[in-house]
Amino acid sequence: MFEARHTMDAPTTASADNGTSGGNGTGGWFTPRKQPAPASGEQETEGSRLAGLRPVGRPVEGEPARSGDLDTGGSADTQERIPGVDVPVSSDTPAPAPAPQQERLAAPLPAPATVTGTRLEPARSAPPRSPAEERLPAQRAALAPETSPDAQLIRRTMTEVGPVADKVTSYFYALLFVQHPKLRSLFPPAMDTQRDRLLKALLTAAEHIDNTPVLVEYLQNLGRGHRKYGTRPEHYPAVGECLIGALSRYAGAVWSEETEAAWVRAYTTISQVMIDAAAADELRSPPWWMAEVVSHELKTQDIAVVTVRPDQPYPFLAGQYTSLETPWWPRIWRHYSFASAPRSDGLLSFHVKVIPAGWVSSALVHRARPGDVIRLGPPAGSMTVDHTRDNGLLCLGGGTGIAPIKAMLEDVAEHGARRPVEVFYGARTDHDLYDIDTLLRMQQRHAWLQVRAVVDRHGLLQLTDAVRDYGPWNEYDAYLSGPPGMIRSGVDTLRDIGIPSSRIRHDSVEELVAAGD
Ligand SMILES: NC(=O)C1=CN([C@@H]2O[C@H](COP(=O)(O)OP(=O)(O)OC[C@H]3O[C@@H](n4cnc5c(N)ncnc54)[C@H](O)[C@@H]3O)[C@@H](O)[C@H]2O)C=CC1
Repeated sequence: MFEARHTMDAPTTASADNGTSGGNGTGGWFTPRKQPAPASGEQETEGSRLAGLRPVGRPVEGEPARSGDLDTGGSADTQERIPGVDVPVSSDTPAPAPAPQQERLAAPLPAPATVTGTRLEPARSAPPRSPAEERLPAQRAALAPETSPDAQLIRRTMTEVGPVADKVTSYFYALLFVQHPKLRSLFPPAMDTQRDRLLKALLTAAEHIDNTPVLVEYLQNLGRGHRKYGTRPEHYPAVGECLIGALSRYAGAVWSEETEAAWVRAYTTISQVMIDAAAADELRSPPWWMAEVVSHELKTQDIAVVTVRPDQPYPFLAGQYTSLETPWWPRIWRHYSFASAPRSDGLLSFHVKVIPAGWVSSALVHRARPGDVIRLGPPAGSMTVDHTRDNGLLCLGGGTGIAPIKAMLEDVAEHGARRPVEVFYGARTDHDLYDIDTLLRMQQRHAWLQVRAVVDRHGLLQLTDAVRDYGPWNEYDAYLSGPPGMIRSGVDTLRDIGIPSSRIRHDSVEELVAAGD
């Protein structure tokens, strides 16, 4: 083990960097690579410089970890419950039940590889990974020849820590909250199901450090989305030092000065993109919106359509989603898609299905009433209609995943397009086709729209088979929305029948997987 050589400068979007802040002339912690570009006349965004810090928590060279050192022993419960990024609680709040299956967790960090909605998750066709492996981004044994030296070092680290991913995660958060207790309040109270989301996102980003366009889009989204948690530029050094502290401890066999420098550069880039995006967003959007429930309609025993009125204009595109926090579970954020295209009255609708142990979904379906006020994060997602094209749209909606498809249909209708749109709406039973009447009414009004309901029989999932029975689809753009398993098998089917990946869009599978599959 060796001492960290890289000091950390505060992130900044305002002050010019003179190239000295990294200590080695090549850029250290948070050395901005580029100047932010505030519009002329705009106020500079706040950014402060922190004193140099070094990664914390690692044993001194030659010394084993002392008993007083942080050692989570693989169980977060040996520490104070480590807060996550989105789910919440104060220490005196009873720990909530296990995270709901399939409730769309507000994962601030979908994988870059899927963030555009047009890419497939890289490890999808690989054999199933162990739960421990699943927690960190996929590792690749063979490095592509074009991989940069930094990316190679980063991936070597990832390979090393993969088998002890849980320990890295616990240790990272233990470091963060012990060394920086003020940050605890930014995280959810119960971290047992989501504690690795921040770390996982950072590692995923680092692993894709060579894939600049995808990474930048992903990180910008991430930076904007973190405004609602109260994240400030000055918080980033703490996270960076704990990241290095945790990695250096558990990747000791491959850790070197070069490795550390590579992580420093990667994290500097990652954090700066996030900070810049948040600063730019600050100039045009609030960190969150308050929204009053104006109607609540139970469609089935466990599905409700909830309509809200935001306190200020909420710009979004049909097909996108938002994060949502209820008054009953403060700091627990979940994702829901907008179920309608933008409306002239500014109202927003969501389709919410209760899922087992789903705190937010249960509250929204069984407790929410007109007059209640919820909080919304910014819109996200690229599953939107490209109106510059006129080819057909093939839409697969599974269960409440039909919500954004309905919004897109309204969007197409509003644009007066004459492009063919074919919808396959999958459900477990007839009863679960809760929105079929709405879709059939739309079909009656629009000759370009064809809606097919696909109900599973004998427990067999038949949505993708049904798609194969029709077609040809090779001239269509495809959109998928539903449970992660449906996205995966749907993407496989669509590629199989000739639709290139670049024309297949869906929300991040990583994000959906975080909610349980
Ligand atoms: N509420 C919302 O705004 C949105 C929800 N979602 C997601 O949609 C899901 C909806 O859940 P439920 O309604 O309970 O759906 P579900 O689990 O009952 O599945 C609905 C249908 O999707 C298809 N399907 C499911 N798994 C499949 C697989 N492995 N292969 C092929 N087809 C499959 C089948 O046709 C099935 O009947 C949740 O995971 C939710 O996160 C996605 C986008 C928006």
